[in-house]
Amino acid sequence: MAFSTTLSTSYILQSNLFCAQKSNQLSLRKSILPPQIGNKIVYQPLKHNKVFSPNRCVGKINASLKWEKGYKNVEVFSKEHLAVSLAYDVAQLSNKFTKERGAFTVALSGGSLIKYLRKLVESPYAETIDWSNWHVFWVDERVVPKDHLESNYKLASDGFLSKVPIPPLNVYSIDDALSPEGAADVYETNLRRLVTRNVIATSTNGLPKFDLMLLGMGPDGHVASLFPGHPLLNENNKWVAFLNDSPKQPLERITFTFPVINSSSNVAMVVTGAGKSSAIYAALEDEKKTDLLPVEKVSPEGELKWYLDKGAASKLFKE
Ligand SMILES: O=C(O)[C@H](O)[C@@H](O)[C@H](O)[C@H](O)COP(=O)(O)O
Repeated sequence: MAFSTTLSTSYILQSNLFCAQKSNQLSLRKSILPPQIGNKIVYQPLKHNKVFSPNRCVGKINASLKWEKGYKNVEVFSKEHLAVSLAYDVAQLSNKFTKERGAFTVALSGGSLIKYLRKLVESPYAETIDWSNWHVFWVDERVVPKDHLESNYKLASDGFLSKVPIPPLNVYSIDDALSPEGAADVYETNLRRLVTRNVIATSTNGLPKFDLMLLGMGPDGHVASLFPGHPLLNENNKWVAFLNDSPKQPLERITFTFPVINSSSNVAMVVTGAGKSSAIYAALEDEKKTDLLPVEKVSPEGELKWYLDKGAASKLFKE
């Protein structure tokens, strides 16, 4: 298990009083038995007791939602603690993969995610992470010039990449001179070259296996540029697809497809804001459905961890 805070056989609730002290976690854990009916595991909202009120959330709740495949690894934070915890976990993964493979491949999304990486550019991570081994990609990108306000590259560059010494050649932005189709083709060709050279690891079915994929989610449940009801949700051949008809501006984009997203070693879903609470509830409940939101199709070979704030998690709480 690569993420550091996976829990075992019970819900574990951690009071906000103790949120910042990782070393104290063990002694402060409190178990709540998971809901079980016979062998069938049913969804039940996260519980909390009077010690912790989500409305006063300034720390975090560690919780694992039990479902048929095991436990969902979910943490609920104040926004500040989300950034602290995300930086800690990313740094752990960076060390692990740098040691194991001599490279750390990270795929970024746009949106508020970049802001939640802010602690990584501060001490102690700024000076202790081996940035020379980082290889940075985009899960999705808007097909606009790299200096355009809508560019995910610009967002990441301004808020993160310009502040750490990742070699420029290890930052794989799209060719913004090309059409969406051309940009997607060239991006996929580059991924294939990097898989061949083992810069990017390979999954058992020959797909690129990113060490860490950092995903955000829109209120409609979209991830990457994979939107509800869009045909690209079912794209199983391409690694990188293009679209000219994004329901959200800008219309022209490229995006990793689900086979690539789901080949990852680690996926961090970073979701904040009450506007996302319904999609989060749908994603974390354990009901059988046929019409899945894009976020519900995120099911990596490796580890999936949810970083939520109290707004995004609000429909999971049960007073
Ligand atoms: O390309 C886009 O339209 C955005 O990048 C989008 O996919 C974003 O990542 C999510 O909507 C989450 O964004 P927030 O975290 O800012 O809500």
